[in-house]
Amino acid sequence: MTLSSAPGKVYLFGEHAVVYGEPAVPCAIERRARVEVRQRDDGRLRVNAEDLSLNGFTVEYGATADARPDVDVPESLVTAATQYVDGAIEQVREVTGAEEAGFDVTIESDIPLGAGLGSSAAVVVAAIDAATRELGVTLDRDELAERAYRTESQVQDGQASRADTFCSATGGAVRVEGDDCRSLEAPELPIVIGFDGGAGETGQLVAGVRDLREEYDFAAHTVEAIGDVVRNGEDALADGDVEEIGRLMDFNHGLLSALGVSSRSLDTMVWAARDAGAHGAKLTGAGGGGCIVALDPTEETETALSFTPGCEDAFRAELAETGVKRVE
Ligand SMILES: Nc1ncnc2c1ncn2[C@@H]1O[C@H](COP(=O)(O)OP(=O)(O)O)[C@@H](O)[C@H]1O
Ligand SMILES: C[C@@](O)(CCOP(=O)(O)O)CC(=O)O
Ligand SMILES: [Mg+2]
Repeated sequence: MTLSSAPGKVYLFGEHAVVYGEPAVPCAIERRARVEVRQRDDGRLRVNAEDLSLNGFTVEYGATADARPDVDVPESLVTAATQYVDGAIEQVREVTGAEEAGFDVTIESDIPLGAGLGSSAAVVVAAIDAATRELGVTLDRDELAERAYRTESQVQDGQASRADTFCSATGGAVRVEGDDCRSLEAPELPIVIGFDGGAGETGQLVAGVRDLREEYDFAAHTVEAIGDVVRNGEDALADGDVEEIGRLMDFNHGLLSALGVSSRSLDTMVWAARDAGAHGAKLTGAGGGGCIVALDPTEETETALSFTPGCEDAFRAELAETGVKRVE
């Protein structure tokens, strides 16, 4: 049996635009997905993912068609729920050359699904790391991040960045621009997260921005403007200027809103945080629903969010210094 864990993340700046080659700065947080893998002799894959509930059903499933969950929901929803784990195991078989390898995979995660905290990347990174090690192969961080990226890219129809997967594999704050991925020195940040209890589907939201960008020059310019915000944000991070970081986060949220990826509840939480005196607030990740990230060293934002209708959970997040952790 082999166990690995990997952290989720928030985007300080740059989600969506990073898919088109602009820089982004995500930051790993101490909320983890733990994936336990045991090799099987019969070549089959069985995945036990208790947190995997989507539109009210919970699935436990295996790799073959007959092992798909017997639930009364459209196949497309089941595929949406299971594709990241399936894709991770495909990468494991490819990179180890063990095409026939079978596994029992158990996933436990404290990262809400589809909420912009990078649950998919954490699950994929931890699953690839644990399953390769179970086969006696230890990937270095870069190879692990690359394989995890390929999984996300495949699921998101070829439209994914390396940001989530590199951040989850490496930990800390990172900067990603195209295939240039590096760790960043970041000041200690007073991160507060608000969660509306909902989710957005990353693939669909990314496709929406792609279409807008193709249709309107101003949408393409909006994506470029996000890149400018990120470059300013990097300077503010280097200076440790939390107020300026917050102001740029506000700006980044406005541009994401213009691209159609915010929602009423995300906007409501963003404004509740600002009204409470946060330095800044923005949605994190793909959007559509899920989480916002705010900066506030005081208790005010967390308290205000916990009384905001539509906010289901508000909590402080610590930076995760370590990315993937190899437990045994
Ligand atoms: N605990 C989990 N168990 C199994 N699969 C998971 C788990 N957490 C996330 N996933 C996979 O990741 C998908 C959500 O990823 P995504 O839409 O990118 O949102 P995010 O990465 O922001 O959480 C889920 O539909 C599922 O396929
Ligand atoms: C929208 C995007 O920039 C980030 C998606 O983050 P998440 O899966 O919603 O946590 C997509 C990507 O970078 O691949
Ligand atoms: Mg994701």
